Amino acid sequence: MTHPCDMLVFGGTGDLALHKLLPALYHLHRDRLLPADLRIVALARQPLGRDAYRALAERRCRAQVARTSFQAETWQSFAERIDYFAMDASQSAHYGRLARHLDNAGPRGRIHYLATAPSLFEDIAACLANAGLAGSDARIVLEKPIGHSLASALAINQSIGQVFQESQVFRIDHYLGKETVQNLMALRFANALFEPLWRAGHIDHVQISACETLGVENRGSYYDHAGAMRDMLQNHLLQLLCLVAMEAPVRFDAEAVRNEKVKILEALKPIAGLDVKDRTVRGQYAAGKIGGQEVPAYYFEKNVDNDSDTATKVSVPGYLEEDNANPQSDTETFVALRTEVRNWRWAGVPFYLRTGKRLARKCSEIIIQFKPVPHRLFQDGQANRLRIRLQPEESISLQLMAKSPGKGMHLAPVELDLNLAHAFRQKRRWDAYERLLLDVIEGDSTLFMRRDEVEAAWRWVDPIIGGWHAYYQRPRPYPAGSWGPEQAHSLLEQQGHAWHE
Ligand SMILES: NC(=O)C1=CN([C@@H]2O[C@H](COP(=O)(O)OP(=O)(O)OC[C@H]3O[C@@H](n4cnc5c(N)ncnc54)[C@H](OP(=O)(O)O)[C@@H]3O)[C@@H](O)[C@H]2O)C=CC1
Ligand SMILES: O=C1O[C@H](COP(=O)(O)O)[C@@H](O)[C@H](O)[C@H]1O
Repeated sequence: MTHPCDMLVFGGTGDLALHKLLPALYHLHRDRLLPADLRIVALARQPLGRDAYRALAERRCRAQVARTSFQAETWQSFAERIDYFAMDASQSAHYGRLARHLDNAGPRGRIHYLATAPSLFEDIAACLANAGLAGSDARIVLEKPIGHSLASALAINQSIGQVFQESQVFRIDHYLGKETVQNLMALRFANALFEPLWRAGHIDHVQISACETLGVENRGSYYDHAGAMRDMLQNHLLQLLCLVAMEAPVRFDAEAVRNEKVKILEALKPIAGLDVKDRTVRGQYAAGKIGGQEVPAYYFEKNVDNDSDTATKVSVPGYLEEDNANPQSDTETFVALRTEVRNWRWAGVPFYLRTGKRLARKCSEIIIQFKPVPHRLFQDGQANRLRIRLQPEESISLQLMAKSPGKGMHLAPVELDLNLAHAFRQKRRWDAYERLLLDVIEGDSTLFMRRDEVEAAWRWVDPIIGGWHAYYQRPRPYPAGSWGPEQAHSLLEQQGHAWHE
């Protein structure tokens, strides 16, 4: 940005803004990475004054930021940047007031961060244009999911495209901001070792999992219209799949990287009609007991009695019994599926994707399962496996076979471990939003989704959702704290595989 700049956070009182964006901005401010003149203007309908909003933001940031990182003095200087403006973002009449509120002598760059439901995106873009807030020095950040189907994504992209050039649009997928996800590109494209092996001839199958212990929390009204497919798989999991499967880009820049990702999305084997019965599993969590450490503190305050044992196991309600739930809902909170990338490199290799809420453990990881040795010399032996773990800890490990000490020739698997937190322990691990917000400020869209990528992802996802409507209406119940419906295991067992848990 060439001028002093405002970051307008639409949806400023929402979960995303308070839980992720403000803590990330706080860290960037603390590390002196924000432009000195950057103002943050939170917007929502709730009638709050600036001080009340600052107090709310402080409360939420204190809860979110590590105790050692939160310093009252730093917060004070950060809070100076924060302003709040109450408005209904769907009402064009309110934008004149907003423009007057923002007006400062001289030109200012604007970053419009739409942390709202996607149904507001088109109205907001049009209103910004009418109010003169969408000039060439403006950028717009769109949160995923972009729409809820191909048609709605096309409409959103079209409307946004009428106001902003593609280079001004940042479609965010926070998984791309995670260090290990970028490390996947480093692993593949900065090490000669893997390239000859990274193909159908050597890889048996790939698993990509994003398992959460959290339930729907207070996001029921959004989630019930989205479900796991639109909330996680259409964006985060497909982005991970692209990074595993794509060819090396000719340069590490926005266009080259995104060109390669689109080719993968276009090569995904379609799942449509009755295929959904064989190649997908939908689930919905029922009541159960879940390990405690990933469940947020407020959840314990609300739900846990004084029994010390409940510090590690809590009873949680099923999706249909959550506060304000629709008791008839057939929204899936779990999805697992099998697909293939139909190209020269990957033909015939199954890619298994899985995501769900209220599962046994929080764990996001990619498993590259290599084929066994071509001729078996030893009794015991397992094929090599590369595990790229995004959460809870960031690590990359390669399982190799080694001789177990002592008599005879007995083999045992050993892990060749690259613990990233340990390897770079002098460096603080950035949250994904810190990296991505800084990229927006600096105008680098390499880690953001291009319009055609989002559309290609919906083009593949829509027929699955269509198939569910026709043939697979009710998701299968699974107890909270489990690994999802039994059928998710059969999906792999049919092919002689098993989820890595
Ligand atoms: N929460 C998360 O961790 C993540 C969320 N996302 C995406 O971010 C978006 C927002 O999610 P989240 O923060 O959870 O949602 P919330 O429901 O918590 O927040 C929505 C925000 O939008 C505001 N809002 C709603 N309608 C209007 C309106 N007409 N005018 C102005 N403000 C409005 C609400 O405030 P008010 O009602 O006062 O107007 C509130 O601040 C969603 O698209 C979600 O998919 C993406 C990744 C992670
Ligand atoms: O985008 C989303 O992601 C979170 C999970 O993110 P993670 O970084 O904790 O893996 C998920 O809980 C939420 O439903 C979804 O909207």
